[in-house]
Amino acid sequence: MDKLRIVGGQRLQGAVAISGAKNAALPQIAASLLSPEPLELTNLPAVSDVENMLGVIEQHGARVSRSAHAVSIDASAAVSGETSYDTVRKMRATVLVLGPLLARFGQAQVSLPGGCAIGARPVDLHIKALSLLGAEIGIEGGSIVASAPNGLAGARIVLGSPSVGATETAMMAATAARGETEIVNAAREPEVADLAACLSAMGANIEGAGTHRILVQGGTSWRAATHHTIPDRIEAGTYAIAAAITGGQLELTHARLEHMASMVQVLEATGVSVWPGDRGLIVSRDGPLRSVDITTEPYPGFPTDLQAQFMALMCCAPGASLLRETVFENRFMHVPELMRLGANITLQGTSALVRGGTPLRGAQVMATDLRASVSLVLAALVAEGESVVNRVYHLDRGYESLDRKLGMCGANIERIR
Ligand SMILES: CC(=O)N[C@H]1[C@@H](OP(=O)(O)OP(=O)(O)OC[C@H]2O[C@@H](n3ccc(=O)[nH]c3=O)[C@H](O)[C@@H]2O)O[C@H](CO)[C@@H](O)[C@@H]1O
Ligand SMILES: C=C(OP(=O)(O)O)C(=O)O
Repeated sequence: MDKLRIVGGQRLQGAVAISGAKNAALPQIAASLLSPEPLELTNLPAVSDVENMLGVIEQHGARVSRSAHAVSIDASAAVSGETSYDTVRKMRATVLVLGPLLARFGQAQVSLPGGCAIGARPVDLHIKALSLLGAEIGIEGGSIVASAPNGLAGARIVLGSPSVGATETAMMAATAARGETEIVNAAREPEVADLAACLSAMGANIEGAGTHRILVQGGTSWRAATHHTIPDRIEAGTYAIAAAITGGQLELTHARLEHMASMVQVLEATGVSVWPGDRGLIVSRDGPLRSVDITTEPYPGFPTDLQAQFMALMCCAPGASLLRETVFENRFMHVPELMRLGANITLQGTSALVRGGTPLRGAQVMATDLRASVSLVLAALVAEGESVVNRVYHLDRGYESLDRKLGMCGANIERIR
């Protein structure tokens, strides 16, 4: 299993090319199963989650031609079949094939994803959305089994909470249903809007994606399409924090300010400067860090996918900061590992109180999920001496060439194979 060895203390300086967004790419790959016409996706990140998702659609009979950061998908000969436990277990986002398979083939069977290191993560809202569209749907032998022999029919779907995945499931299925679907209390994340842009390029008729209310006219006539995936706002936020934590300056090429408003506002409150450049965003800190409280929220609020990284930053800010996690019930697995590096953090239910400003010291650490792992890398960048971050496969799920990108900006980081 690969590890990262990091010697802290280097101020980062240079440019980092922000890759395409993992969380936009995954539903777009799933969406390719809706259409018999070819779909070309460009600006895909080279991360293992994307490779796994391509493997899933290949298992369903899609033909995939890969080139650097792009794929051509031909799902004309795709079949429904069963998406196995082994596949879903590795990556929860696999559940996103349920809607497209059901909508196109009138039946689908996908193993229940179950919980993971950050929470229980039920899929009841995905199931509810599909049953409102007319599917017969239930759980049999650990799998979601869905059928709609006469096709799906447009409906009004009110989501109890604005789930990103359930909004994407509902939107994809609705493109192939008869008539109009209204999704109320929809997630507003840029990745939802980018999925709508991809589906629209494929021939779908969707309005309102990126707002609370999405309207989908079904009965799509599919056509060949090309779609360029948006840049990864979470990767960009992570490198912004890398600049901030090391007191450096990074140019985040391709990063889009309009997707990052809440995190930029919070970073500015900590004493970090962020401004648009010709090629993206520039992030810099040369004064002291200030402690700031945050609460994670659905977009446009502060993203849960940056909470762990922000916690690493607050470990270095003198004073106390309170981090409230409201999206996932168990997303603090990085806390004991940050404490191994010398951080002073007290967990209080769904909040973490960080008392920052005391120096971190290098240690062996291990993480249980993607963002927890990268928070340890960030802390190690400023810890005195050497740290070793174990279980790098978590990082490889969602960060393209993290060690290379950080190394090019001056970090002392090495992958041990
Ligand atoms: C591949 C992908 O895009 N992953 C992102 C997506 O995950 P994902 O789509 O799984 O996140 P959701 O927005 O669905 O989940 C938000 C909350 O709703 C709950 N919930 C969700 C669905 C459901 O049927 N029932 C239910 O109770 C979840 O357990 C969680 O507590 O959005 C999350 C919230 O921004 C991010 O952290 C993930 O990185
Ligand atoms: C939680 C994440 O991903 P997933 O929903 O695929 O587990 C993430 O990207 O931080």
